[in-house]
Amino acid sequence: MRVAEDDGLAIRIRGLHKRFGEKIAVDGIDLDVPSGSFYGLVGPNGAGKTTTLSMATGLLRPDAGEVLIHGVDMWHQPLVAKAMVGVLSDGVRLFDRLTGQQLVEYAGLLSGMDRPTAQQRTADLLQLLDLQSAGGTLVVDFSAGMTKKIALAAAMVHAPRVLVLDEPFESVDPVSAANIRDILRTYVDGGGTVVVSSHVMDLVERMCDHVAVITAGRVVAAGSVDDVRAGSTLEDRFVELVGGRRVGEGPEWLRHS
Ligand SMILES: Nc1ncnc2c1ncn2[C@@H]1O[C@H](COP(=O)(O)OP(=O)(O)OP(=O)(O)O)[C@@H](O)[C@H]1O
Repeated sequence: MRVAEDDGLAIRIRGLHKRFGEKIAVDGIDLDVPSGSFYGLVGPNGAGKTTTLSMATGLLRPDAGEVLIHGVDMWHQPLVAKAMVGVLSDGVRLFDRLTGQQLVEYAGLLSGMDRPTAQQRTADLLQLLDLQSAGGTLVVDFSAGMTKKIALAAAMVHAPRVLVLDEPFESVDPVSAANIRDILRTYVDGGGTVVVSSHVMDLVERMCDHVAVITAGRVVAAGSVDDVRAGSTLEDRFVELVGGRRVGEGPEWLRHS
């Protein structure tokens, strides 16, 4: 068991490793997420973002390394640590034969709250995310963007201290995305911590105060957004750090003129 002194960190990751067969997905990641920060995790496809976040939130067991949530070890006291975290994960299936309303209420009940509280919070979240009219629809019949929103509601219903959101804006329309940004900003202003992974640099630059750039399972830059972008745009800095831009015309058969 490990309960550290409050070091001002919502998430403290040290020496995280994960291998899938021959593939090293996460290769010794250290990360400090300050309490009350809006933290962006960026990296190219296959960089190890989802694997890192899955290990940080107790969904995937690391081969090595340590994750502390507000000082509580995720892998030694998972119930205590998980109670502090709300997770929107990429690719984990929801109980999609429930209606949207049932799904969120069920998430509330699972976290230990009484039914009237779960019902009230579900109604509040459905309204906040503009999902009231879809509350009675089975989640399996939701669009991709609606599914993201209902999963976000399920992640927030127990009012966690830390929200970890893997690609929360993927498939979400611009108005809903702006609403979600507002909700997350209010949550951070109220003392919560948000970690989001995203491929949209512009969004991360505008929304987040801290950012880490991950490539090939390692952190290549981390800190305040201003420090990481170092006077340039986050997108330019990202390309510089990660590389991989192809300059050329592509194969001849793709050219029509
Ligand atoms: N369950 C698994 N089995 C085998 N390989 C895996 C598994 N999960 C992830 N990987 C591999 O680990 C690497 C990191 O994957 P991960 O999904 O963490 O990247 P990512 O940064 O989230 O990528 P993306 O931006 O494309 O979602 C990739 O090479 C991926 O193919």
